[in-house]
Amino acid sequence: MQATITPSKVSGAICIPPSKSMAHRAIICASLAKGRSIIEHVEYSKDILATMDGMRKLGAIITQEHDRLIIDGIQDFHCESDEVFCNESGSTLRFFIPIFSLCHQTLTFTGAGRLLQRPQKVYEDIFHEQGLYFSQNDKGITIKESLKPGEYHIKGDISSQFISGLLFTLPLLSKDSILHIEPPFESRSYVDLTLEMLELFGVHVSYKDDHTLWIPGNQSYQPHDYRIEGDFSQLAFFAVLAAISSDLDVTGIRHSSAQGDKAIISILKDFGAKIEEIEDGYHISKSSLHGCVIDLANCPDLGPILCVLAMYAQGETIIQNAQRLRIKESDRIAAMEEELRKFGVDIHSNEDTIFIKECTHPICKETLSGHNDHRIVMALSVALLCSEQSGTIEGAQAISKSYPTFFEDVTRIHGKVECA
Ligand SMILES: O=C(O)C1=C[C@@H](OP(=O)(O)O)[C@@H](O)[C@H](O)C1
Ligand SMILES: C=C(OP(=O)(O)O)C(=O)O
Repeated sequence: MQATITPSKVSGAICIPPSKSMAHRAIICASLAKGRSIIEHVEYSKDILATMDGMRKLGAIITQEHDRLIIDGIQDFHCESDEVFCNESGSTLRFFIPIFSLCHQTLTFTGAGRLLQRPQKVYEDIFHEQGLYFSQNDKGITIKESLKPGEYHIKGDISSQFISGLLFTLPLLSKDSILHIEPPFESRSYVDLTLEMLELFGVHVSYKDDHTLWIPGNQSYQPHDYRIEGDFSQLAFFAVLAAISSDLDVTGIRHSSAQGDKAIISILKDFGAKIEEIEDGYHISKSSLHGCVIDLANCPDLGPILCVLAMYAQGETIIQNAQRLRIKESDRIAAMEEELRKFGVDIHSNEDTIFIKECTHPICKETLSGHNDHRIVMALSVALLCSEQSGTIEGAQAISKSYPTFFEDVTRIHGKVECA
């Protein structure tokens, strides 16, 4: 799909979709609880469908009623198939590997796009240290046996998804476990989201200190009804659009949310944006913006849209601790460099830092590529809406990984988009 986007003055209110991160976690916890849970306000993005399909293979009965899921959790660990397809979802794959290990079956995890090229060595090392089978080839990752309770050492700067995957699983083992996280501990906020969800489903894990998690064994998940809160990672696209271009209300969030991407609000304020809290969201005004230094360690998914914010902010912006952007659905640093240069932006990077200067007359002269990455497509859409000339993004269908109705929502606030 191609999306042709014409610079537009957006207006009105946008209700942002439910959090993908919270939805993965709620569906997994509900599926692991013996009994019925009702999960409300679910968006059926491709990533969430992959998690639902996997949990069904594990024996959860998941009934879809509009945006609500009725989940009858599993009775015991058995996977009805020897292949578990995770599509392009890193969260699904990395949450599933330890959980599905409890089936004690030969299982192969397969995926699409760049999924199997993203790092999995953290699990490979753990399985091998425990003397368990773990093998990866072009087709997928195969495991055979169950993880054991005990002491785990895990690098903190590759992906927090490995930590979350272990946190879903270790409480179910027959003995206690301890997880030592080697600093720097990045994306910590996502681990906290996992702990929040575990607690709601009756599973207790605690920090012994800043880098050590204590996980009592012999626990069980309890059914729980839960409504998914709004997604700050998706809010970021509209919040940046409003601050650059024209006022918007962005609603549908929980002000007390623990999502790390809530940082978009303080980042925008640092750039000079005028933001007012309203009942379930923010009123964001078009503002005069200036460049800043941003630390991305705890909010990597904001990377692409912050590059766009930077091109519309006076002076220079420096985005630090961005190295994990290189191991997402695309190399998000290389992708943003390549695409923003088509607007005439002065952008360059080293391994973990991005430097971006204001672009005074952004005009996109070539077709843009979405790099098969939803966050790149959405960020480029905002860049075009705020620019001086229309442009086209190839591969715009990538949005369906996390936000299938993104272009409808842009149209609803009077953004001009034509999809073909
Ligand atoms: O746990 C999660 O829900 C996620 C964790 C983050 O990944 P890393 O921990 O790999 O940075 C984030 O980028 C991803 O989109 C979702
Ligand atoms: C990186 C992302 O997700 P995942 O790691 O789950 O594929 C994302 O949504 O930007």
